[in-house]
Amino acid sequence: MSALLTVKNLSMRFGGLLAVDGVNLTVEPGQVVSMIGPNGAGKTTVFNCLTGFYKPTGGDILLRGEPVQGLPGHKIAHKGVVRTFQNVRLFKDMTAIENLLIAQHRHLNTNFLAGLIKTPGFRRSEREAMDFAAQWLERVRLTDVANRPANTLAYGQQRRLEIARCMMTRPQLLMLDEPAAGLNPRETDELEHLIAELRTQHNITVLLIEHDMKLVMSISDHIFVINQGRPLADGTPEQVRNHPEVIKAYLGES
Ligand SMILES: Nc1ncnc2c1ncn2[C@@H]1O[C@H](COP(=O)(O)OP(=O)(O)OP(=O)(O)O)[C@@H](O)[C@H]1O
Repeated sequence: MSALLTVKNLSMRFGGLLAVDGVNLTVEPGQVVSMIGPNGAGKTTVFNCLTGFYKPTGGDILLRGEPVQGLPGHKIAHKGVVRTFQNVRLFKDMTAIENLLIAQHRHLNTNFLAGLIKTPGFRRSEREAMDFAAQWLERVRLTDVANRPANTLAYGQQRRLEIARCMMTRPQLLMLDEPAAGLNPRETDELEHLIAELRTQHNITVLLIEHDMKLVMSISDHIFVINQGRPLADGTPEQVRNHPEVIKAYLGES
């Protein structure tokens, strides 16, 4: 079975700072894989390289074996890679359902004339978009707030709406950057269930950056640890938890 994502020897330099230096990652289809490391380790920079926000200084990024390093973000997104950001980025004045409808724009029949005279094909594609959005609102347990503006939702609800919005593009790889940041313990549990459902019921592959170790340890199939831009360790949660270098990096032991 070929990996969904393979990252080899990735590096990213900002002037004199080598923020990412020789990072490797492998993500198999259907896995939940986490990238952890202390603040400033280079995790978000790796995400930015993977999604075409940055052009990496060196290394290879392969999506199902096809090189994608250096491609612009929209091309990588078209290949089925979507992400969330550390800070929530919804259309705040739009309702929850509108946020999901607008995310389907690329999949809709947006022919101007078809829209003007509302052809049967246009109506059908509108109805399908609404059904798909409603399905995902239900899956992330937001049906009851479908018509509320996004900025009036609780923070945990906004996080789940962002994940639903990612699903509108039917991604192969969902990348979540610190999805549990700012969530209370109950919201974090809901997030954990949601990620588990994405994998088991919807066959979604997830690459996660997260500082909440309880979440990371319980949900991940494999964990990559980076420290100061360099790979430090990788393995199962059990292997990583007991790795002396990881303990040292996190606890600052000598
Ligand atoms: N656009 C940029 N220009 C210059 N330096 C940058 C840029 N982006 C990130 N860096 C630097 O690269 C290093 C890695 O930052 P990055 O945000 O990737 O770390 P991180 O592991 O995601 O940290 P955190 O867990 O705190 O979010 C930091 O020293 C940061 O200041």
